[in-house]
Amino acid sequence: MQQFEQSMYKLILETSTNLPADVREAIQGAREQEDEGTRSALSLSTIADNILMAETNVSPICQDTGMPTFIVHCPVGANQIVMKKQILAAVARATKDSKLRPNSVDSLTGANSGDNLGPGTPVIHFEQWEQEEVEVKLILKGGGCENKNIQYSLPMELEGLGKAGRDLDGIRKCVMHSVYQAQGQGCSAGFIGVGIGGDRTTGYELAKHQLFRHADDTNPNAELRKLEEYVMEHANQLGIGTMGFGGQVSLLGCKVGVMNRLPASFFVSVAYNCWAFRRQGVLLDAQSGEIKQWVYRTGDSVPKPEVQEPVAASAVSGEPERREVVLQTPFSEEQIRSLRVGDVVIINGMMHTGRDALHHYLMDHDAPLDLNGAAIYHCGPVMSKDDNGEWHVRAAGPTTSIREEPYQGHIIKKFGIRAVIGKGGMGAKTLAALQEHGAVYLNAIGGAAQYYAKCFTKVEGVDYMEFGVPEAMWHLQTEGFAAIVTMDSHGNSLHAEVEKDSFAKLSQFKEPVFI
Ligand SMILES: O=C(O)C[C@H](O)C(=O)O
Ligand code: SF4
Repeated sequence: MQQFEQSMYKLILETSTNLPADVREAIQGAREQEDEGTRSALSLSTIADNILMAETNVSPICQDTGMPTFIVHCPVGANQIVMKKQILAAVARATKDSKLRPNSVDSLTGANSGDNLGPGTPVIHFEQWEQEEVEVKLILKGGGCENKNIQYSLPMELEGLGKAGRDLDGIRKCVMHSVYQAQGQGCSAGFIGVGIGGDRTTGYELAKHQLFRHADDTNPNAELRKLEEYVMEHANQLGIGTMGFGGQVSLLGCKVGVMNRLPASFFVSVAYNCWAFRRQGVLLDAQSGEIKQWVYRTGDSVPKPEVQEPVAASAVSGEPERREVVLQTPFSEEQIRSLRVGDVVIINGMMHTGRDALHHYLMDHDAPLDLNGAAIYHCGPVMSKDDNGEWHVRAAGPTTSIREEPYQGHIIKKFGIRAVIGKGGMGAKTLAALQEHGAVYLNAIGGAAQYYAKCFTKVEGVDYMEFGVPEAMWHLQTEGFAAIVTMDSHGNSLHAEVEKDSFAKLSQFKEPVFI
């Protein structure tokens, strides 16, 4: 197995930087369904551009490496102890090379291990099989979409859908609800893996395993096939769209598996995966560890899609005319109050990153610099340092903003912040603070980490490195950073609107279908 470690390194690199063909085709299919010029269509164009950039730059598609999860099938006699050591070594090397973000955090102290190794990370499952080769599959499933996983215990009452019983129709309701509750926060349009049965642990495991199925396969179980088809057709009528901007496509794939359960329990577990559905696998020679074959068609095997100018200003039926506003930081209250939901803002100047640790810290500490009129970017980037000690941004898409809801309003007012940039939107408390203080929430395209990294022309400095790379406060010179106003200073929130509309649509699926 001399080549096993190198093969694992290649697998990690491919998974992190080159989205497989079936996923690309699903995204391309969504682009064809969205009306040209809408927010969702433009966002999908940015996503397509980002996928190509990641492939060309051999850099992470999304900055969030997620929880690297390896599933290994090996013949009897294969040395699992050696394989595990080599997988860990390959993970550490890929992290050092900025192909993975350091993502393993001590749950009690918050300390980042720096190399993606630590108790419970990465996840490695071994299973023996009767074939001669070794197969290793890897999924990099990000934290934002992981937070949107959901487990139902039947029978139960579901908001909008009424009673869900212990039958196929009850399962149908759970799956429809799972797409609704994710809204745009898991970087829709997503893929879902559904596990019916098992216990709380194995139900989720079964759900995650469904994500390893090929996007274009057909379920051998006729009942489940019917359910998958139903969900694909109807979940896309919820109108959530790309990033929760509203649109025709909210779901890119649905795979359902079933296992036995206990008489007393009936779980339906849903694993939600963002569009940045990074999973790949290799078949290896069991003697040398050399790669013989990729498990999923590689991304470069599909024709390159046409990429439109992502923020092209255009009037679209159903959406008010889009304004494009170029702004230089720091922003004035007047500039910000003139913005309305739907405007596209192009930012130049200094931007500061800040996410969970920083927001918590700033509640009762001073900021290291003047934030009056500033733009705060909810982002945990992938960074690298060159031989001269200079930092560079390698991947830098937004993180889910709602986690900062308990802090954001206070911090906006305390420091005079005028723009908060993130994804998925924020709640009523932040909306009130935007209105009171004169600030705005800008939604960037989740997962478009290469697209945004290109906008950061220089790293001016960093504070709080002790929080770890993703949580530190990076000060970044910015050029041409485009995002959409989804919450303005006049009390309008696109997120609240889409949630309300999609809830009304969800309620239309209340009547039994599978009886
Ligand atoms: O941790 C991140 O960078 C992003 C996360 O995956 C998210 O979707 O919020
Ligand atoms: S930021 Fe979005 S695309 Fe990236 S891992 Fe999180 S949910 Fe996925």
